[in-house]
Amino acid sequence: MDDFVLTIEDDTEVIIPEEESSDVNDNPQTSSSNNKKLNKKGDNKKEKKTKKEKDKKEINKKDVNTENDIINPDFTFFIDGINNSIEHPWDFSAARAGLKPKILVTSRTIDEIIEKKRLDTKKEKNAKANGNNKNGNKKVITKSKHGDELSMSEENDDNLEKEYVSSKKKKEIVKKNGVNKDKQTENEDEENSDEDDPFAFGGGVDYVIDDEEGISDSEQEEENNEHKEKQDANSEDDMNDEDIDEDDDEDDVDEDDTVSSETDDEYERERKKAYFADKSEIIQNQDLASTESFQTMNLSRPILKGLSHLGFIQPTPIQKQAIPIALMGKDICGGAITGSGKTIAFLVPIIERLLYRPRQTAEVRVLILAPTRELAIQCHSVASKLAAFTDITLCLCVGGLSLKKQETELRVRPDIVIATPGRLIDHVRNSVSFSLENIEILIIDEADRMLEDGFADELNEIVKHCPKSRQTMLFSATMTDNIDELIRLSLNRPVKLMVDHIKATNAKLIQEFIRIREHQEKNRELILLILCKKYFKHKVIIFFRSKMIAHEMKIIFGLFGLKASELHGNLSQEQRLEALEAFRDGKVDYLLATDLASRGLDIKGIETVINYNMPQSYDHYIHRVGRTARAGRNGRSVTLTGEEDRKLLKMVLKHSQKEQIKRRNIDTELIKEYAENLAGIKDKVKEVLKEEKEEKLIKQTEMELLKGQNLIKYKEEIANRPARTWFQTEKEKQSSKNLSVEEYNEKFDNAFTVVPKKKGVEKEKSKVGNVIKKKVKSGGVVKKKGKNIKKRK
Ligand SMILES: Nc1ncnc2c1ncn2[C@@H]1O[C@H](COP(=O)(O)OP(=O)(O)OP(=O)(O)O)[C@@H](O)[C@H]1O
Repeated sequence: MDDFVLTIEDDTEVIIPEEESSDVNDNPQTSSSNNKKLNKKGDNKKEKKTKKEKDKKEINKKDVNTENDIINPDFTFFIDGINNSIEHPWDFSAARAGLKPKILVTSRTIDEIIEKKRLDTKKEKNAKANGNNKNGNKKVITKSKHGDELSMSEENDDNLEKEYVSSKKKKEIVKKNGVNKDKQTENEDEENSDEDDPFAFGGGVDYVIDDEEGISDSEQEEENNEHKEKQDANSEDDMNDEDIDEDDDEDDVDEDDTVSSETDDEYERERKKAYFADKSEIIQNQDLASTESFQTMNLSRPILKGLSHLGFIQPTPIQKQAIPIALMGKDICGGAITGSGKTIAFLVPIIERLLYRPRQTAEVRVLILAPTRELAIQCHSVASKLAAFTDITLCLCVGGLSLKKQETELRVRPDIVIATPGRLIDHVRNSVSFSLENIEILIIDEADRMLEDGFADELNEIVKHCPKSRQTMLFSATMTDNIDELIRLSLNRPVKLMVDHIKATNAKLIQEFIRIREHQEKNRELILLILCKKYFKHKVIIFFRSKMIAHEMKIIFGLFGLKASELHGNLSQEQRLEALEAFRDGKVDYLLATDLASRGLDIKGIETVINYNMPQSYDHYIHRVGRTARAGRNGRSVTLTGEEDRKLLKMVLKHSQKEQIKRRNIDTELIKEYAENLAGIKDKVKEVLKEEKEEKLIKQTEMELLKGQNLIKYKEEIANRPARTWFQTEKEKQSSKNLSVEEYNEKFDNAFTVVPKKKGVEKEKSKVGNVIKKKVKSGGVVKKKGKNIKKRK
């Protein structure tokens, strides 16, 4: 009862001691509604309400003073509904527990290789630049930006060697024992500080300390006043038409790339009217409870307690709309801006309804699908916390985690399964006694992504196994209302809930753009380094188009003393979790990611999102920049915009408010200065890559050896295992994968080419996953619409 305080209206339940109350009223196992089938049409709600009213009358007679015994004196109200004291609403504990047993093969990590290279180079540089005296001592003078001497120290090569050894040891100890986080970060800070970093810009004998902090509006203003001359060269100001280009009349935003409902013709509007349920009618016909707070939403006590523990008091707009309608059992197509709480919007009604499930037989009744492992892990963690005071069981089924463990968990039929599509199908086909035939609620998170070609076949296969009578709910910040895309999910008169202006970005997000002219393309890396060294120093997520660039940039960052981790599909699941954890816990300042991390990830405190390249579509842009400015907080995105990105830029401007958009210029002098330093380390990057490759080779050989030994050791057991099956043949699997990759690349190539206004639209049935795709006839040229053609992540 510690953290749970009810409003006066709910005083009925306040005086009932926790154990008693949960036994008598709230514990679903003994509630009067026990043994009822999962209440699809919400009949139980009425019954429950009457009971609550009865209880309320009774309680008014009781002594109100008893409340004082229960109220937690430390409790605080969160006026905006957001409890910032909650560190992380989710964690990796379930995912960690599900990791496959580690095969012990010793090899150096990429971080160790980089660190060694960094210190080696430091040694070389010291030797060259300072002219070693007999003892190898050198003089290090630290200077402020304006040339004032700050400190002086002596250093020799032995110390550098020690530094490497001790930093390696420290990491080993941390790995083994786990160390006081603050202390460790402090040490790493020292290690990586620019003071003695040969790669620090302006390097050489005199090391310049960059005393500038992350950019804030007021700081920027001050700086602008002080350095008026520099303002033009390195500044942030409002964008104007010049940035988009006058000669772009032909380059009108392709209508099909924008929000479909904005461009619907009469026929399409009529179709939608017939397809979607009329929301106002549903709301009018139902006696909906007030949605001003969770307390007044007629939710069961264990859920209220779960919400309270997560620090949520007031529902967000999408929660206010979705929860009551979902509780009625209606199908939903829900869209609301990034970071607006869509996860809780579907989890609360699921858990509430599950409290009234029959308990004679355990069944998997709810399936939640997410497009990436990390998203499923996050959703599972939030769901576990929300359901912590209920008897509801959950299972996480994602690739990269132990299949065996998942099989064991599925055998007891958990109430909710949270999965990625591939692993789920594997279980449906190969795990004894697991099936989807009793699914009563299907949730598809990031539904527009899941409806794309990359997932088409898998999604069709899953939907085929779920009963038709289920309730289906789809959610995304870029939710589609295109009937041709939704139709294969066999929705039952879904209610369309588009809470915010469709495909809008958060109003608290400042969006900066840095124009990269054609001849400046080679400066992208430098500009990114300048941004990170001078302005954006903590909790920055940087998106790259490819894994390779992300990886190379991690090496460059490491050599420049910037603490970064990478997140993309080339890493093992353990490495992916470690990267996220390190970033979340502030052990590294930068997360270098591909679009794998662009959707749904909710990491508290991300201050800045940098797009190294403009993403491939406006939808991708929304999701990427949506990693910041979440849950009512401020945030900033910075996008490096090439000449070919004008079309997308125009779309961003169209969907944003003027005051959200800024232009940032980078001082050309600064670029020159950084260019020298970067040129100096290009060889080192190659060396690191080479060493990494060698390490990998050694590791691979060792693994092969171990595998061979195991094959001999467990020969019989392996031979007796039934072969796993897949719904596609190997050939089909490979060809749909190839097709996806081809189309993805094609999309990139075509994404920014100027296409004359479309003259007509014709539909055709695609061979890929039976998705209906549109082809646009434009002046005799047929352009394949790329909306659906993306690679599986
Ligand atoms: N009612 C609430 N009050 C306060 N904070 C909330 C509430 N609901 C959710 N949050 C917080 O808001 C943040 C964003 O929630 P969530 O991840 O569900 O957003 P989302 O809409 O799914 O975003 P995206 O579209 O990026 O996936 C989370 O940190 C969550 O803990």
